[in-house]
Amino acid sequence: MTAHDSQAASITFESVGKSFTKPGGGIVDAISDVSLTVEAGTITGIIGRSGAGKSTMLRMVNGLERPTSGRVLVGDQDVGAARGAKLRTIRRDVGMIFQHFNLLSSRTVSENIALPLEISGMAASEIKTRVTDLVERVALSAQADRYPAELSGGQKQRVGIARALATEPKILLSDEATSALDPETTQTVLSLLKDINRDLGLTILLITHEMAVVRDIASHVAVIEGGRIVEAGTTYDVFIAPQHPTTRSFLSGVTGVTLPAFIKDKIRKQKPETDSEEVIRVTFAGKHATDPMLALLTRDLGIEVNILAGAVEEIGTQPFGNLLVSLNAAKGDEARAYLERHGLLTEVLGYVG
Ligand SMILES: Nc1ncnc2c1ncn2[C@@H]1O[C@H](COP(=O)(O)OP(=O)(O)OP(=O)(O)O)[C@@H](O)[C@H]1O
Repeated sequence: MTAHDSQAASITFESVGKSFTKPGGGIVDAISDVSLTVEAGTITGIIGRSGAGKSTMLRMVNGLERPTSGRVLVGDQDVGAARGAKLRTIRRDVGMIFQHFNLLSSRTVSENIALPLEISGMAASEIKTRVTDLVERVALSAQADRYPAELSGGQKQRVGIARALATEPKILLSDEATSALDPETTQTVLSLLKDINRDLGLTILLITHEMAVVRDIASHVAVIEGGRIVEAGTTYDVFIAPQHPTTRSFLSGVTGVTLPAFIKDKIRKQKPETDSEEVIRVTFAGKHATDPMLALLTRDLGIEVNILAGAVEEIGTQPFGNLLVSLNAAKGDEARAYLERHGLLTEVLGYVG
């Protein structure tokens, strides 16, 4: 086993349920029958709307909540069954960062980062060396003696990350860590998390309500709704062929392609009797992303294609293109079969008369 491997741990949810008793009585099922494996060393995103159960899932990984049914494992350790010293050991292996940073305002950057090490009883000289390294890793050496109030949001989150890494955890949990940050700062924090995942090899499990965060950082994603996982897979597969309506609705904002207004106003689901144009979403993935397929469609089948909107982006390291086109509806079946034969995905969005 390499040093890289030894840093990571998997997380396994085995048929997990979690219910709470409401203050006035009655039961709320926050999580129902969730099974999910987060592979060691991956960055995995859990995406869902407010109240879907994301925080509850995360809090069961570090033992802040215990499952009502099923098991949550960190590596091969059952978190829900652990007590006392065993639970403390698991918690040292699981760091966490928060939307609102949760820094102590009376402590400097260095002192905030040192806190978990002081609690663990580490010798002062060792703490000093470790904190100096951590401050450097998150590029805050110049701010080491400043207080949280003197820092920007992005800097505060970098302190939060350094503090979470202090005990050299195998897993880093991120609870909406970029939700309070502007887009540019979000990118800086996400790329720091990516570097940490690559350099230290630790597993990152993040919860978010933004698909852009998943696209930019996660290799795997699970979509949660009403306490249940409705879709899970590699980010790439979920982006190119989302199966669940909730996933599609999260994706509609980030795939960058929406119908122009002049079509949106006219498009109908039903195919009209008279001559009409079929509006199709064509998804180009992997090695086909840069093939001139539409030109070939015209050359081979004589079908002309109007491009309405399009974008090519990158998910992980793979190109991913999304194009909205229209073509003669009478030729729709033939055109889509041709494109699918050549490895593209198609979806009929509607018709314009
Ligand atoms: N301690 C608790 N007592 C009672 N109900 C709770 C408790 N914690 C969570 N819930 C309920 O469980 C459900 C899931 O909550 P959870 O916080 O996990 O969702 P979430 O997806 O993280 O939402 P948000 O993004 O708004 O934080 C909600 O209906 C919530 O009200």
